[in-house]
Amino acid sequence: MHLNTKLDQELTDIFRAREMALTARGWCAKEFTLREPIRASWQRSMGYGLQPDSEPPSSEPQALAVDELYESNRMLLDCAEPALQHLTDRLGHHGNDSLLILVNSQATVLAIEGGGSKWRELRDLQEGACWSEAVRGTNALGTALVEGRPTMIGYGEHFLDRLSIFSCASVPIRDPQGKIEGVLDLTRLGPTLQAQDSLLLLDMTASQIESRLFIASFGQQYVVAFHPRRQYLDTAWQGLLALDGDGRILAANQRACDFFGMERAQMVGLPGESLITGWQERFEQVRRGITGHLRTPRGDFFFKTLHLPEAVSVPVSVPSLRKEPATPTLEGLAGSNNPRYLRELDMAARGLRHGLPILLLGETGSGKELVARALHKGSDRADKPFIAVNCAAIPEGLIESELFGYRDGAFTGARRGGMTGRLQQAHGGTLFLDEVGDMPLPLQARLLRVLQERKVAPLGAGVEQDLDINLICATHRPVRALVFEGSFREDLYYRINGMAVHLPALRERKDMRELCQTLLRRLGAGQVSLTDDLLGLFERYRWPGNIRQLEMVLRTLLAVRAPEDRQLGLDHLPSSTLEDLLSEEVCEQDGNIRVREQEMIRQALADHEGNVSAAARTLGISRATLYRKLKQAGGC
Ligand SMILES: Nc1ncnc2c1ncn2[C@@H]1O[C@H](COP(=O)(O)OP(=O)(O)OP(=O)(O)O)[C@@H](O)[C@H]1O
Repeated sequence: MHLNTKLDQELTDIFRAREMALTARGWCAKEFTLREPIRASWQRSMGYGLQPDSEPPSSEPQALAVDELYESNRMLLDCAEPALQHLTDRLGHHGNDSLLILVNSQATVLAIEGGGSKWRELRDLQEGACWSEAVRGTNALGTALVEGRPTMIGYGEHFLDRLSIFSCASVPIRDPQGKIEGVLDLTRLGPTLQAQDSLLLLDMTASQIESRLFIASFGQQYVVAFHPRRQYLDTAWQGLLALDGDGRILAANQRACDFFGMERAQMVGLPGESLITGWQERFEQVRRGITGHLRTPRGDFFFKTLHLPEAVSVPVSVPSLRKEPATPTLEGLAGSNNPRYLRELDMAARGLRHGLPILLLGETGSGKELVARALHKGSDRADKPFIAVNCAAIPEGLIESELFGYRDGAFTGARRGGMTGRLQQAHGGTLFLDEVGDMPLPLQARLLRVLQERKVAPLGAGVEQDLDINLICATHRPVRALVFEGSFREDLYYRINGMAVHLPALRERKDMRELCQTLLRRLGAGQVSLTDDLLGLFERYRWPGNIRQLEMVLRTLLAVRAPEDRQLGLDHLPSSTLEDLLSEEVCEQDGNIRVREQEMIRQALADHEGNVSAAARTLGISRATLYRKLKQAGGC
């Protein structure tokens, strides 16, 4: 190794001293040399002003409340939970000697699994602690985030003395666009001879989490898995593609890029036919959710449709789904027992007729899109196009071309003949921007200009065209708060908010019986009714997925009943659905038990200084359940 600076010498001296101290403890790694990536990371650590004997920070830089942290990383945690559980089970009796840690892209600890009580004494090991290099020096989590690749930090290689007794391996978890979403780490006490095995195990677990993230990110699109060998479908080695309704590639995982020998940026935006022979026929199979065979210039693959857009992912046996039900009227949507809501909808309809932009605010599944369609239908543009764009479902790189369209040859991979943007498609009619709160900031600026000037120019085209649209936007996010924190432009907020309508959550509505009857009719089962027991259960449940979730439950009930059953009751509920419904009944139910439960939770958290994993263990429930109970306590 070439030493040419004073700093190099200093680092080597620290390492030698560390080596002697660790050897004196009776643990000595086989080969003690300061590897190059470790030296670089130590240099960065010193650059942050850390010293080997630095203490843990007195307060974490990202001191978010745990439930807030959980909420803002919900998708990653939900997708990681089963894989983490599986890996913890696999580690089995080694669980006390090792620790699994999941951090988000800011290196903030989201979950810790395994480890005995001795590990807990370390203040560093808590949910909410930050493991960036800047805070804790060289470590597998923070260093993997800097280097963007799997990382091993051996015994003695951490920069901080108090962490040098650990050996760690970590693997980044990437989102469908290839951005690092988090890092998974396996930490062991003392030197380990199985570092490569740890990396392999983590790599497989990270791939499983990435697959779940991929599917969860494209809930409104088609997701297809493929592999040259059939038995590798549904494994960590599968290639994944997300496709829009025209069969265009919206996202590809790393393995899909490897199979096609292309960069992700080259693949995204390509029509399926540019990669796959006989694409139209294959895409028809994808749409029908069939497993099949793909022929490509890079070889043949087996494929399996993993996910269909929600509107079509329904059991074929439910009769009503053969054709799209008609859009209900505003009266039908509000229901007869919600007069205030109906008044608000009426006002919005009048506003829209006068060209006012309408902003629909409501939880996911509360009916925002259906209300937007009904408002359009009630307007003087009813016979003109209604164009819906889900700003959260389109990858950031595609949303601009999706909205504004492009001219032939505007960029590499552009479709021949160009593409008409959604804004132009809506000309003369209504544009519905769903999840507008998720629109990236640069695009907000462009949209603002379009709304001010009422003109649009496709990418690559110099000439602007007039744009005459009614605008309805919707979001489940608190836009005002987004404006306040700077992620949503204030001027755009006023542009889209001519009038705001708050859609009630299902648990706030007073028309459960009527709504169920409407949904059953829409599902082609108008002659079927619900027992009072079942209705009572529905009325007590919190319905986090609102009407969409209720619709799914009704579909399940219809699918499992015998054809002659005209009344649906508790007996028709599959046990897993019943468990879900019982687990989240609203808090008026069994008030005393709930209060007692909350007391026990508070006590357990206090006993463990806020460490949720430890409190969950004491209470004998999973961490996810504890979070849910904490959320319920806050929400009720
Ligand atoms: N009042 C209603 N009567 C009958 N069905 C409804 C009603 N409101 C919503 N639905 C149904 O519930 C489901 C979810 O509705 P919709 O997609 O409009 O919700 P959303 O708020 O836009 O959801 P997201 O925020 O996830 O986009 C749809 O299948 C819709 O048909």
